[in-house]
Amino acid sequence: MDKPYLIIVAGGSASGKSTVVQSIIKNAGLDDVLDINQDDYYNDQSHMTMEERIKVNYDHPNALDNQLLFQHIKDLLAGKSISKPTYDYKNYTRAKEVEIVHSKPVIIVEGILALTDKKLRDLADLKIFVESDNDIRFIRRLKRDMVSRGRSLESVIEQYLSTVKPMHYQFVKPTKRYADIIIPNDDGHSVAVELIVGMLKQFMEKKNKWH
Ligand SMILES: Nc1ncnc2c1ncn2[C@@H]1O[C@H](COP(=O)(O)OP(=O)(O)O)[C@@H](O)[C@H]1O
Ligand SMILES: Nc1ccn([C@@H]2O[C@H](COP(=O)(O)O)[C@@H](O)[C@H]2O)c(=O)n1
Repeated sequence: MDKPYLIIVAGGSASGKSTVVQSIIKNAGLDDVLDINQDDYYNDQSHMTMEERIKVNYDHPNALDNQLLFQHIKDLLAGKSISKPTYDYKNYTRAKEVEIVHSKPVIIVEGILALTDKKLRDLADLKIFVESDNDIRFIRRLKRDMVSRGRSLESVIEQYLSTVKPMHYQFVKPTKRYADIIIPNDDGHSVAVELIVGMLKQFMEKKNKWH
């Protein structure tokens, strides 16, 4: 197998990373895309009490097992399969299940801090930063966290002000400078997605010609 094409997608919480990635996959019409969410690589905290877990700063790079993510991406790029951890937001720790994931010709890694680690960044063929206005991100996050991540209104507000917002300025936003493409996503993102899909199709066509 040729080396897979690696895309890294970073951007603030609820900027629309997953939405943009799903849009790329759907519009490219490719089955051969693997989507890895950096959130699955949050540290295992099963040894901690719930009270301790809630206090953790999840927007700091140390909250993630970046070593494991890097190793897994290297393995996938070498055509190997991995045992990927999965994450349980409601319990603030890794879930018990691991997922056996096989390499694919296109691999996408998405996460707020996906462009932080230089070693991982250097493996990428294309680096994308999704950007949305802070107020819009906060509203999207509030709705999402209450509906899908089992959070209360008060906890989302408290976490946003104490860690999410300051860490965004300290660690997330500065990685925008590493991006090849910045996608504004306050409203739509269709033109940017079309461009990226065009690049992916070219890559897949070249790959098919070689075989
Ligand atoms: N362009 C958009 N317009 C309206 N809602 C959006 C848009 N992009 C994302 N959203 C919504 O915002 C929320 C967070 O988006 P998501 O893609 O999960 O963000 P991220 O992966 O960056 O955390 C989701 O409910 C999603 O449907
Ligand atoms: N136990 C956890 C783990 C992470 N978070 C938050 O998730 C955000 C990253 O995910 P996005 O889909 O929003 O990119 C990050 O900002 C963490 O604060 C959490 O709340 N609880």
